[in-house]
This record gives sequence, structure tokens and C-alpha cells, in this order.
Amino acid sequence: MGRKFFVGGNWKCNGTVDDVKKIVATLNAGDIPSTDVVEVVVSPPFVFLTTVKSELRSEIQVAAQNCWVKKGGAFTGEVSAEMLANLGVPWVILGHSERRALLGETNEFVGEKVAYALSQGLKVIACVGETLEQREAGTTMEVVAAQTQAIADKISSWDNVVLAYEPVWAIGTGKVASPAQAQEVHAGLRKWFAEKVSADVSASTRIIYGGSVSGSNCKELAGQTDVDGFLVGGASLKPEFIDIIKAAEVKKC
Ligand SMILES: O=C(CO)COP(=O)(O)O
Repeated sequence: MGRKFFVGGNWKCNGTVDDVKKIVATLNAGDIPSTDVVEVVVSPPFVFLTTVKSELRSEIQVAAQNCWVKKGGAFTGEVSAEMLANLGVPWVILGHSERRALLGETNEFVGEKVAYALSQGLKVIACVGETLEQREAGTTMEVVAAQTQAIADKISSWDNVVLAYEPVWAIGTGKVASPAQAQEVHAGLRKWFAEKVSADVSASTRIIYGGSVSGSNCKELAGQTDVDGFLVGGASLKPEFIDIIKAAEVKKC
């Protein structure tokens, strides 16, 4: 089966009630390709999830930006996978580099989170990516393979996982990976899947790119064979997110 183009909008820790109303209005009015062509998921902060979910057009889904690693309980400040499933939130982003770097999430911990979220019926956008130092040291593939392996170690099916390759040096910096750099790592990850998981998983798992994606660079990136979509940060808060969604049309040609 073909890999449907996937565009995620990670709003991170941004927005007021008024901002959220404006973004939702823009998305609701936007001229976007049909759900046969593109799957669109936006990820507001937890506090806005239910409002966004209820006010957004039905073709656009929502994702949480994180969830607790196991069943909920006495974990002050956390939100559990069960709660998200109970609210009808279909997706969750896990393993974002900001959480890995700032909150100390290890590869193993991210693997456990992915497994638990899947067990509760959530779909997962799992993030991997190297730092600038790691890229300069020539260890990019090793790093993303180890991050992906830690997830593979804990899960038995990749059906409900989208893998987001987000080089840390490209996140929020305006320094987007070149189409060739993105393609190289995406192709490397697809080869890794073929060797370590299965040919089927390699062929069917969507690998999306994140890191300074904008309305002006999205088409060229989308034209790369192994780029199956995007995880967008800053630009997902702006009207240009609609243009990024439209980059899905590139794959139809
Ligand atoms: O981290 C990202 C998406 O998860 C990318 O952020 P930017 O698009 O702001 O670089």
C-alpha cells in the first residue's frame, strides 16, 4: 500500500486562547487537498486539545505532544495515554528532541512510551534526529538507528507509527536540511527497517521530515522519494501551514 503524505503541525508550548481561535479559523477556511491525498494532524498544547478537536474541521486530526510512559495514577503533572484515548485524541508525538534534551528522555524511555501509547490504541509520531556535533562526527545514521532500534525493541507492529526525522540542528534555527541531506537519512532509515524489521515495514512506514520546514522549502523536500511528509513547528502556527499541506500534491505528479 502507498504511503499517504502526512503533515503534522507541532504547536509546542505556544499560543493563547485568541491565537488558537485564529489558527483554527485559518485551518478551517484553508483550501487543502482531500484526505485521500494527505493526512493532517495538528498538535496543540494539552490545555487546548479538546477545544481544537471540537472546533476544527473533521478532515484535520489532533495529536498530544507527549503522554505518560505507563498507566496513569499518582504522577503529578502528567497526562496518560488512557486519558487521551478516552478523549478521542487519536495521535501523540513522542520522543521529540526538546523532551530528549531538556527533560532527559532516553532512547529506552521513549521506546517504552511508544509501546504503551500504542497499547492504549493511540497512533504515534515518533521523533528521532542527530545533533550538530553528531552530524559533524559522521554518526548521524548510527544515532537515528539507535533511537529507532530502542522503539523497535519494545513494539511488535509499526502500523500505527509515523517516524519523524528531525535533525536537532535544523529545529527552530531556519537551517533546513537540504533535500539531499533529508533524502539520505530517510533512505538510510528505510534500509534500516528492511534489514532490522521487515521489507513490509520498510515499504509502508511513513518517514516524515521536521526542522525549519516552510512554505518556500516544502515542495522540494516533498519531491524526495523517501520523504513522506513533514512535522512542522514554527510555520504550523502561521497561514503558510496551508501551503505546506499542499506540498502533498507534489507526490501525485
Ligand atoms: O521541532 C519541530 C517539529 O516537531 C520543527 O520545528 P521548526 O519547524 O520550528 O523548526
